[in-house]
Amino acid sequence: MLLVIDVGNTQIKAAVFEQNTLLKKEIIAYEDWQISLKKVIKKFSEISILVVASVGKLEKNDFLTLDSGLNVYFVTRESKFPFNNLYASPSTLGIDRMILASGAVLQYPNKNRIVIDAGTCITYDFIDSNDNYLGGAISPGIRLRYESLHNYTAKLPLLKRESPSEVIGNSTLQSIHSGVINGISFELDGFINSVLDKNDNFIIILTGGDSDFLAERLKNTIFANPNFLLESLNQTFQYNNND
Ligand SMILES: Nc1ncnc2c1ncn2[C@@H]1O[C@H](COP(=O)(O)OP(=O)(O)O)[C@@H](O)[C@H]1O
Ligand SMILES: CC(C)(COP(=O)(O)O)[C@@H](O)C(=O)NCCC(=O)O
Ligand SMILES: [K+]
Repeated sequence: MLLVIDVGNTQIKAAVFEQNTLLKKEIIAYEDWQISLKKVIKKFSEISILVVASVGKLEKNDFLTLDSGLNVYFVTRESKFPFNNLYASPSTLGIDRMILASGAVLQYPNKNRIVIDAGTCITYDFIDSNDNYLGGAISPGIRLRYESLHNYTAKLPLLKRESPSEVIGNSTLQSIHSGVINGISFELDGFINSVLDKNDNFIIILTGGDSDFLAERLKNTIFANPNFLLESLNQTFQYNNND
């Protein structure tokens, strides 16, 4: 049994896996990450290893000093990945994006894949049917957009994500919701369509903290799976250790 941990820029996601079955998922705030993880470890006494990937504020050492008595497998760029990395700056590619690409290749063989992770940032990753990782795009996520509008203006309030009633917002609040949410929906459809125009045999996977919220708003057919990064982390670990 594994405890798989994804350290993002907003929050930490953890899942207990028995082989490929996800038994329990927790979304954990940075403030109480140690207490929360220790609780999960205590509850699932068969956990034998922590599998961790981080683009956020925690490093391998933080998990070694967690004092859980468990081994820590920290996924890095030196781990083995099932794709050819054609990114021009591979040493700066986010480990979360590499793990998503890995999961897409292992779960969906012989397809062109787009993985979209709507978290703090929205990342787009493209892996072709020959398993070449080509790159993609990075843009601000939902919360980041609401916060930037508030933080960099004098008059705009900080709002929580909400579906806009119309494209044409008839008030300040509706204009902000339309700008953020319709803006992201158009961006997603635009990005997907521009790649679909040039390739066929496609799978599109949408994940991240905002994936369920966004999935209903898209015109394209996609697989929304909020657990895709955790599942991919589990698979990347198996891929590195099963032969
Ligand atoms: N309780 C919450 N706290 C913070 N963000 C949340 C919460 N619930 C949903 N979200 C949304 O999830 C996004 C963060 O998603 P997540 O995939 O966890 O990010 P990251 O992996 O970058 O930490 C935010 O943009 C926000 O809109
Ligand atoms: C783009 C990211 C900040 C996304 O982080 P997240 O939204 O998942 O917290 C992360 O993948 C990262 O730090 N990437 C490095 C730059 C790159 O991938 O090219
Ligand atoms: K992301």
